[in-house]
Amino acid sequence: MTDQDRHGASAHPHDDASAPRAEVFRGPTEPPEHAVAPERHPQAPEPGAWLGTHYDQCFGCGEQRPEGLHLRVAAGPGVSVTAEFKVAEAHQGAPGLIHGGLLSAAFDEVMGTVSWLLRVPAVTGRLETDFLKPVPVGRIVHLRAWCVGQAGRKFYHRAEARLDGPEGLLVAKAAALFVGVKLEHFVTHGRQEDVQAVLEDPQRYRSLRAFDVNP
Ligand SMILES: CCCCCCCC/C=C\CCCCCCCC(=O)SCCNC(=O)CCNC(=O)[C@H](O)C(C)(C)COP(=O)(O)OP(=O)(O)OC[C@H]1O[C@@H](n2cnc3c(N)ncnc32)[C@H](O)[C@@H]1OP(=O)(O)O
Repeated sequence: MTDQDRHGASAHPHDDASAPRAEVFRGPTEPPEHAVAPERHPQAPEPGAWLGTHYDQCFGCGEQRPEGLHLRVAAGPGVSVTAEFKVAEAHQGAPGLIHGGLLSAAFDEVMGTVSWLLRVPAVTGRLETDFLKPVPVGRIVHLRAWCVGQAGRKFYHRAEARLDGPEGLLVAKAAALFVGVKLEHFVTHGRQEDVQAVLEDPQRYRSLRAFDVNP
């Protein structure tokens, strides 16, 4: 498929397809040439350690969200994590199949958790998902996410989802750009009653300990 097929003939009116390109197009989730290998933080949890939920109200991993994904994430080798969740009734799109947006949410959560090994608070800037196979309700989705490069505040992540276990059928793949932020990002932008609740009881937000913050 050419760029023209992908975007339509009028998407790039000044683009002359026959002209030689000065440089190869690199999409936003592709690490640039100057990206460096990500560094696992020396105090990152050991491979195999459960990372636990980072916030009890989180849709991805929170224990207090009955309809949530309840992802259980473990540190992996290098800058990688693994996770699993069971596709529940509440996760349906088509009858008996997972909603695609929720699979993207699972990728968002698991790639977001990679930040805990880097010890840099980061938020999703861009998230891309390739849906390869339908995912039925009741099955276990096994996820793996890892960082492929860093360029300043930008972190380039990849992830894959397989059915029932790490060697199972590959059902989806994802790529993302995460952007490192200061903790003020959350304090400033979050609904104030929720931010206050966390500041008054930091046990509810475990990353406060991970990121060595004393609010
Ligand atoms: C309460 C007490 C304290 C609590 C403590 C909490 C610690 C928690 C730690 C971790 C929590 C993790 C939670 C996990 C949940 C899963 C992850 C999510 O779902 S996160 C939610 C979804 N994402 C957002 O809501 C982001 C919304 N967007 C933004 O806030 C901004 O756009 C942000 C921060 C992403 C960037 O804004 P800028 O002003 O800081 O920086 P600019 O200059 O715009 O971007 C920096 C670089 O990134 C590129 N960039 C940004 N967005 C891009 C995009 N969409 N595509 C391509 N490039 C992009 C830019 O081009 C720029 O690149 P160049 O430095 O110039 O090379």
